[in-house]
Amino acid sequence: MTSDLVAGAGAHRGLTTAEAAARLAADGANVVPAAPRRGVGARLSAQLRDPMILLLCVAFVVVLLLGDVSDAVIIALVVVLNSAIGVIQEVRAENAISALDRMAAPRARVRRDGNVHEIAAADLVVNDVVRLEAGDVVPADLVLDEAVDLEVDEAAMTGESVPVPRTVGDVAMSGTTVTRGRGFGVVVRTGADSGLGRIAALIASTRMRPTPLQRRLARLSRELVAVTAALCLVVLVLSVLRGGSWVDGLILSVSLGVAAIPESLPAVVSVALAMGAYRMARRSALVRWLPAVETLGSVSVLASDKTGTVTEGRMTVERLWTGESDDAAATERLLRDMVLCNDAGLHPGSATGWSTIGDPMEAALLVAAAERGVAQPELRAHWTRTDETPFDSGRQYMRTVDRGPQGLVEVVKGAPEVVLARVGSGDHVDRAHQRATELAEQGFRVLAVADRTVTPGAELELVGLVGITDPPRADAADVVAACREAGIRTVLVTGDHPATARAIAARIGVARADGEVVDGDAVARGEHADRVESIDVYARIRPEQKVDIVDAWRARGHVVAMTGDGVNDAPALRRADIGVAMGDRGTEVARQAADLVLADDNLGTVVVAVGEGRRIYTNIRTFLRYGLAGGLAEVLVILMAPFLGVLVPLLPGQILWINMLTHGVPGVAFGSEPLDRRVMRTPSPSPERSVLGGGLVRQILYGGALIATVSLAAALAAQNQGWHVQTAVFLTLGLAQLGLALALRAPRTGSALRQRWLEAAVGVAAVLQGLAVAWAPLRDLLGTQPFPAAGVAAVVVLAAVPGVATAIGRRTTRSIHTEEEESCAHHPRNRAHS
Ligand SMILES: Nc1ncnc2c1ncn2[C@@H]1O[C@H](COP(=O)(O)OP(=O)(O)OP(=O)(O)O)[C@@H](O)[C@H]1O
Repeated sequence: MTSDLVAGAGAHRGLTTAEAAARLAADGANVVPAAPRRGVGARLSAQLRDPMILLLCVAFVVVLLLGDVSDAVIIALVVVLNSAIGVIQEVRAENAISALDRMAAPRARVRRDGNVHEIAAADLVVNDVVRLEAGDVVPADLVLDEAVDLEVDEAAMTGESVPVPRTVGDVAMSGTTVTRGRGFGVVVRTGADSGLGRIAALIASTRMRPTPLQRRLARLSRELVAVTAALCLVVLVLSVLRGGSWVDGLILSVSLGVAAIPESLPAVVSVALAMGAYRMARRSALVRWLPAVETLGSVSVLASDKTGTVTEGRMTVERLWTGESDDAAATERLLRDMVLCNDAGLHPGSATGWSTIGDPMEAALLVAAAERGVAQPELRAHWTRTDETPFDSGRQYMRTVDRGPQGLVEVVKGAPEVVLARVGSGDHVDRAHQRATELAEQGFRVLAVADRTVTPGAELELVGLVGITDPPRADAADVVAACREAGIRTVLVTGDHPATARAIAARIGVARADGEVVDGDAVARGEHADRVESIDVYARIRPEQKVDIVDAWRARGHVVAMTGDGVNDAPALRRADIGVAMGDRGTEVARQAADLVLADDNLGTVVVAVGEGRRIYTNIRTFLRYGLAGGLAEVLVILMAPFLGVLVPLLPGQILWINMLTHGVPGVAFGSEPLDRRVMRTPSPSPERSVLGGGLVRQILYGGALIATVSLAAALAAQNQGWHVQTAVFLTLGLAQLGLALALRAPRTGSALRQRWLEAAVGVAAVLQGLAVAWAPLRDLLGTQPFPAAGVAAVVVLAAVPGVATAIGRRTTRSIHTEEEESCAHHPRNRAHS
């Protein structure tokens, strides 16, 4: 049986499961219709509008008109391959994201068969009776049937962000949020007919907007196109000056341009982000907003709430205090008040004695009272609630008025400072203050309870204190330690008493010996802003103040992740760089305001997600290092070779072939490289910083110069030995880039085949590169010539040099972020860790 208080006493008893199923089959699911997906044709034409591909199409037409069929075939191959990779990657990315959407689907509490159950909001049907609580997003259009102090924020519908009271008979529109109170409503419209359905067009497709990193990379691509265009012009002029034809020069410079630019970059980035989000989801971290994937790696501060996040949220009443004398009547009164001023539900049944529904702390009060002989079901049979002020983190107390055998009784329970301030003064109250502090210092969460009989002139009297334990989670200390190792500072932000908060913070390793504890009043005076780095614990914080705490850290250049679960936490979750909500325990509002939802309610999952963020960021940078070094090498070879007496070191078709092999498949494989453990030692630089920062430019120049040098050395050797020079350069340039790809691999931890994408891609590309010289039809197409065995050996040795040199260089540096570590050490946000 569920108590009426929980199940609601409204006129509607709700549907039966069978009725709901029949209606669902007839009316369809309560979901907002999704925008139709783009067809393959539309996707292809979007790919073909890419400036680089357009340039290639122009080149294709030019060479075809000139009768250069073999180059035309290669250009066509490049276009087809690039577009196909682009379309496939886009579809994969979209699939990953819609899988995420399904996992993050909203839920609703509905009364069916007489009991309240939690179901997917999509399964709601007309006439269902839905229970609303502060923090819920209204899941369908409802007509209210019961409303206690209910307020709804309609900002999502009207843009007006002032909560409005709603009473019985009013409509609560789908998509609006409950900011206060509780109630029941009967569903009148679902899906496309509901309020949310009508504005669906507004919110559709917000997900696939480019992320900041994508936008920055797009800018980088444009800059590269400009630089390359200038270089192409130089090559064109040089080749004409040397007596070549305009047409040959044009084809050469266009091919060079295509080669110098990593066209697969957009595909690598979107796949890395979307697959990263998908991979995180499989490990219980749901990313609700794609840019969060790239910001996650840079998180440097984790502001965690306490109850249920670093503690188990499994509460037990262990201390009851009613004064110095242990008076049975006083205890009985305290127990009665704990049950009356309570919204949780208790029913006998489970093997352990009682099963409960509702807020864990209130449930703990019910269990404690029942164990001492005051069971809710019996008490409720004699008492009826006539008025109430629901609990609210801002007020920090709850008040009820009930009519029963002892008349009309008002009970107030809440934070001791708040309740004791309302009961006047005296010895008893002084002792209560003292006792409350002692209990808090021992790590108890303390509640004070006061009551009065509602008669004229009767004042509230202190009844007693309740000490509740909520043990730290077994892995909380490990999570804090893992964060510290990854360069992330953890601080505790809680609504609880400073002494309780400090005791828990000390147990899980958040509080340092010299760390400070500040309370909400100090934050209100702005005292935290100047010494934010020295504060470990923020206690008695009202949810609105979490925004100020986030701002203070961000003003210092930190990237802040903040956890939250309540309705009032939404602004702070939005303000933090990464808002983190708990999938199970959090309110729907918090979940929807968050960037990251932890499906397993486990704070440790944040560390997993941070690792994934860093992996993605590292992979994108590694791809840039690889792709840009290769492009640079090609440009250098074309520009420098004439000075060594080799006028045309590569034919246009050969450049395009190398480009296709090196950038295409191995390039995309870089996106799924595993995590290099070394990046878990320090946060990735803020996403605001250039992706090419931290020494990457130097590494690209070095790699490009090395590959160009060995390719030119191969040209000289071939000239000496009488081998075909273009074939020697072609083989060396291609193989050297593939060698570099292998050298830039992340260290493998296992031998799983799934981890071998990059090696497989490099292997296939190397075989194709060999075939381009060994197989006559390809030779005809590309203008290469058979190559002697000695030549092949020499080329392989030369081509191995850049890869081997890079691998040795990487092994001898402490970390792949060495340069970043050095430059970041001076950054204010990293001083905290050093
Ligand atoms: N249901 C309740 N009824 C009365 N008082 C409550 C209730 N829940 C909490 N309190 C009091 O209000 C204080 C603040 O609670 P709040 O829920 O804002 O934060 P918290 O859950 O203690 O911490 P955290 O922010 O880490 O989750 C508590 O310390 C307690 O004294």
